[in-house]
Amino acid sequence: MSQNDNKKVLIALDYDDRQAALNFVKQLSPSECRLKVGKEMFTYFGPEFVKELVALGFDVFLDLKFHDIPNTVAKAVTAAAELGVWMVNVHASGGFEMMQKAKEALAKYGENAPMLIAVTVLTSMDQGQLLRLGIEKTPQDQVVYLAKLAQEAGLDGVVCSAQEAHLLKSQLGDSFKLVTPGIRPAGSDAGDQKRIMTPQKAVAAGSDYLVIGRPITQASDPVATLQEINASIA
Ligand SMILES: O=c1ccn([C@@H]2O[C@H](COP(=O)(O)O)[C@@H](O)[C@H]2O)c(=O)[nH]1
Repeated sequence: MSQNDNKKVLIALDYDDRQAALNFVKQLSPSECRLKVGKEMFTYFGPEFVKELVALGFDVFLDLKFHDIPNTVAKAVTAAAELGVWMVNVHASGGFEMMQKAKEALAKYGENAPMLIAVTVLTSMDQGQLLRLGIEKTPQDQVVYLAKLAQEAGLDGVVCSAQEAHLLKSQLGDSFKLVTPGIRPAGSDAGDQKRIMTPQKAVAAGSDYLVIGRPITQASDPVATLQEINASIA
């Protein structure tokens, strides 16, 4: 399994058309990016699609954000490991025991275990949305709180916004991986994302991996856009 940290871009393949996604993927090289499969493509096209990407040589982040009782989540991350994915995630708000059991379930895969990370506060959420959930902390404080819980449970990192990256690196150390969606090259549409940052600023702030979907996949030339982003953060 590749651990090449110079390959920071994880492309969010959010397509409702399997062939369109594969046509795009076939123009890419596993040496220039990793791929993320989320709820939309997994629900349409299932584990076979994930296996196809793995067979093409790509590191695949299976972004299904498991959130359930510990036993169920432990079995779900085991199923992800069986697909050969590079990274899988759970929601930190599923709790300490859930995260710990998920990590324990992957131990039997040794060095072939996927990285296990936890979602803290979705990048589409701001202070107002947290308040509506009854959470009175700022997004930043809630992210730090959940990230510390995830680290204590033995996870490899978290999903957060790049806006929290500098603080998390200073409090949790460099080896705890930060995977940051909500990446928007200057001038691109934020869409539903609230806590955003440009690729260059995200890397400077300490993001290990940049999750980028629409700014690449909906660009007029997605391959050229990926190459421009890679050049900008090299
Ligand atoms: O907090 C989170 C967690 C996951 N995501 C996912 O990342 C991509 C972002 O896509 P864009 O098109 O670049 O907005 C998408 O698949 C989300 O499900 C996130 O955005 N925020």
